[in-house]
Amino acid sequence: MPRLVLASTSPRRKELLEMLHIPFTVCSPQVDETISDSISPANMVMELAARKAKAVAKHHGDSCVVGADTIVAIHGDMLGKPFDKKHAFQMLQTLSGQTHFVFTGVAVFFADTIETFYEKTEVTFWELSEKEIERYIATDEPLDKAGAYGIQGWGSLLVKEIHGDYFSVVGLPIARVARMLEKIGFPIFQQYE
Ligand SMILES: Cc1cn([C@H]2C[C@H](O)[C@@H](COP(=O)(O)OP(=O)(O)OP(=O)(O)O)O2)c(=O)[nH]c1=O
Repeated sequence: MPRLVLASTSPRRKELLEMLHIPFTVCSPQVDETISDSISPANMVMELAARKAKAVAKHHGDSCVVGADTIVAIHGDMLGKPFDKKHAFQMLQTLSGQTHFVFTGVAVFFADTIETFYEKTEVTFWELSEKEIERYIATDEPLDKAGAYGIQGWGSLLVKEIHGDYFSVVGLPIARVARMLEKIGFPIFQQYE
């Protein structure tokens, strides 16, 4: 069986991939994330996931490499990670009381071919006061996360409704990743038999 490599610096993605209960290594992807503004959110996350997987595959030729990218889309805007606390405040004000979409793209590079897919999850926030936003930012949770929140942490208190894959919001739609790995020859489900 080929080796599995996660092309990511995200501790959340590592924790989620551990849910497969198969061994893997982690490698940081060095990529230029510059991308056209006019691309759709779905194509953007798949393209960036593919860049990450390919960058790591260059050094791990015989392995199967998984890359991912997550972005928040609201009213035609795309929110990545905030630059600083002021930017995080603006993002959380935009999300307050509104419904947005979290797109996560996944790319699996194996045997010189790349397969990509994306998952779209709908998330609705409670109305947030300025004080609540300030308190949340003071936790330091928002800075390394798309849309300036983490649904798996204190950010769970901001969320009124979610439709779709929770794990995709956290950074990796693990059930679909498992199915894709099965498809390309990694036995994931037979370990339960
Ligand atoms: C919306 C949301 C995002 N996030 C995180 C997932 C991703 O780690 C991050 C989005 O940034 P990404 O650029 O997708 O990923 P990353 O830079 O953290 O890691 P890498 O590129 O090395 O794989 O936001 C959460 O942890 N919880 C959430 O609720």
